[in-house]
Amino acid sequence: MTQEIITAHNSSIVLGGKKILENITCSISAGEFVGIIGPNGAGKSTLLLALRGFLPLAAGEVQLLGRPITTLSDKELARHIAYMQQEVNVGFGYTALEVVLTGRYPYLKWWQHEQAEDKAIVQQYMEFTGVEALADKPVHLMSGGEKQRVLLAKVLAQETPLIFLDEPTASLDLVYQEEIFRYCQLISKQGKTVLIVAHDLKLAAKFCSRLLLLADGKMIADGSPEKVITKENLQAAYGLHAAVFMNKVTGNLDIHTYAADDDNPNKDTKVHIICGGGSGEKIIRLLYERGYRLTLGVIQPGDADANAAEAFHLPCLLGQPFSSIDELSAQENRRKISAADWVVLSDLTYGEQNIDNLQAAFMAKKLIVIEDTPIEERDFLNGQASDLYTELVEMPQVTVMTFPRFITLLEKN
Ligand SMILES: Nc1ncnc2c1ncn2[C@@H]1O[C@H](COP(=O)(O)OP(=O)(O)OP(=O)(O)O)[C@@H](O)[C@H]1O
Repeated sequence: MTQEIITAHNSSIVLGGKKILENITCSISAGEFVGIIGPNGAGKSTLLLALRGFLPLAAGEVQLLGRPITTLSDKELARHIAYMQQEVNVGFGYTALEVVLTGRYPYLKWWQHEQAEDKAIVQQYMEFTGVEALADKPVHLMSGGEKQRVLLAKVLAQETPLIFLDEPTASLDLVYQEEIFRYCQLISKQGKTVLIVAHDLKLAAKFCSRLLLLADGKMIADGSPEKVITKENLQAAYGLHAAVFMNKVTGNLDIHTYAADDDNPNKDTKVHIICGGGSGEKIIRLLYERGYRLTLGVIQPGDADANAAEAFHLPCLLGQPFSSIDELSAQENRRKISAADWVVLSDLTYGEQNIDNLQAAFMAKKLIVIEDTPIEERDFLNGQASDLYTELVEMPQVTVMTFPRFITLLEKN
């Protein structure tokens, strides 16, 4: 059974007469790597401070290993929780080594100096964070990133079962940012509990085992990264328009953000996109971001356009791999085309497998044909596709345009 190590029950914090955290309840077990995410001013740092016992609660209780945190002495707390604040002012003239050595103080008696073992531990963490060469340099002369790595070494040298990090990667370059998340993941797998305040959602989703999403002092979501980082939660917390999807290349959660009209004037306009072979990706993205109600088809499974449809969670008619469009999909495609307010036919290449898409396009009430490449270069049916296409584009309901022209048209509307 996992051991509950730290819990907050209906906890509220009031600062300067204002409620900063409201009814926060969470229970964190040993070995979890928890990312605290949310927009600026959401209350992330305040939550970390509250869980460390640094702030008085207006309501509720925080417990460490079943004991009210207010009943533990400072030294006891320091042996359980190492805490790296967001902004730290290190005294003038202190060297990196001196600062990191203070991480060992919770283990020393008042008459003791650091032992050889303490120095070895300090050395180990200074090497890990890449500051061993800066050991004798005063911290006030360091860059923001160097200082942050010294402070991180200090926190790690405390060797506590819980580690709280408030934006430890804020001034760090890409390599150290990822290194720190990777390291925290490793030590959490070895049983330590790590809480990290983070702004980089992709890094947090990649490495944390659990995320707490705060907004306006309230807990919006708590759970696995897949459960917490959703289109709806990002909208609720950040007021952000985003598509959240599993990136098939990296295997990680990915977030595509875009600007959009909150009122979404296009939400009732149904558009069906006939595409395939990657010819539809940019059309799908463009129309998705503008809030149209999209359907797609018929596309081969595994096709780039099918992946785009999956990423944006769009209904997509899939045919059979390496086969002509089957009867059922063909009928369903026609139904979707007839139901759509307008249809877009992408700059498709035609062969036996998808020629039915071109035939189905005749059913559209209003059809926009995207043509960036002449049909003759996209016809792998010895002229059959070209003949059909020429007949189609002469129909009164059809408008032919290049993709750049299509963008201009959408921007005007
Ligand atoms: N001592 C204080 N007195 C009054 N208000 C405070 C105090 N400390 C923080 N606040 C307010 O509490 C809110 C939450 O602050 P907090 O630092 O916890 O947010 P955060 O989510 O960590 O933000 P950021 O991402 O910008 O670091 C903010 O509106 C902040 O101004």
